[in-house]
Amino acid sequence: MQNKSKAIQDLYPDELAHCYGCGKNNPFGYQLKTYLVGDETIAHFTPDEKFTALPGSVYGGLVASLLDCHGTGSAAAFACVAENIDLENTETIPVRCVTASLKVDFKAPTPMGTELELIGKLRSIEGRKIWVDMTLSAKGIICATGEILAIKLKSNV
Ligand SMILES: CCCCCCCCCCCCCC(=O)SCCNC(=O)CCNC(=O)[C@H](O)C(C)(C)COP(=O)(O)OP(=O)(O)OC[C@H]1O[C@@H](n2cnc3c(N)ncnc32)[C@H](O)[C@@H]1OP(=O)(O)O
Repeated sequence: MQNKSKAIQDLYPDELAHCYGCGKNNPFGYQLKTYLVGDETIAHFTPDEKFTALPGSVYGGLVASLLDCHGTGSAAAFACVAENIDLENTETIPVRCVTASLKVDFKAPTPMGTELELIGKLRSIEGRKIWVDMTLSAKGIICATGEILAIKLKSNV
């Protein structure tokens, strides 16, 4: 595997790092971590039984929220690449994205207790708008796909 970046969410400034899904400063949340690997992004999460839909499968809200947070993290990573920001040699990034639109297609039941893998690919960047295509897989089977339009905040304050 190619070298991974630092986790994008660990590079958000402290005041923007409280998101329930991915904020490093939210001890109650999932603390999802998105890494840039080559020209893709990757994140992992293993759901436990509190996220049950039917016994043995994960409820769709968790799937959507993982895609949401991996999507904004991926958008920030791709924006940094486009702006020549070196993710390995910085403590914070001046890029923070929020979700304007998220589409999720549920392709197969998402199994409980199995490590889920999220992959993000840049579709396009147009000004502050960043589109990312994603998959969420378990043991190599795609359980959901996602498309996000993330908007780069005008400033981080
Ligand atoms: C959460 C917001 C607070 C921010 C601070 C906390 C940061 C940390 C938060 C951590 C969160 C973690 C992650 C989460 O969970 S984020 C939580 C869920 N997301 C939100 O709550 C975001 C709510 N929405 C907004 O705040 C604003 O609408 C944003 C910031 C998104 C844009 O408003 P802004 O005034 O900045 O820009 P603009 O209105 O000129 O739009 C810009 C361009 O985008 C286009 N466009 C917009 N929407 C759509 C759409 N649905 N489909 C297609 N296109 C859309 C628009 O036409 C325009 O295009 P163009 O005319 O330039 O071509």
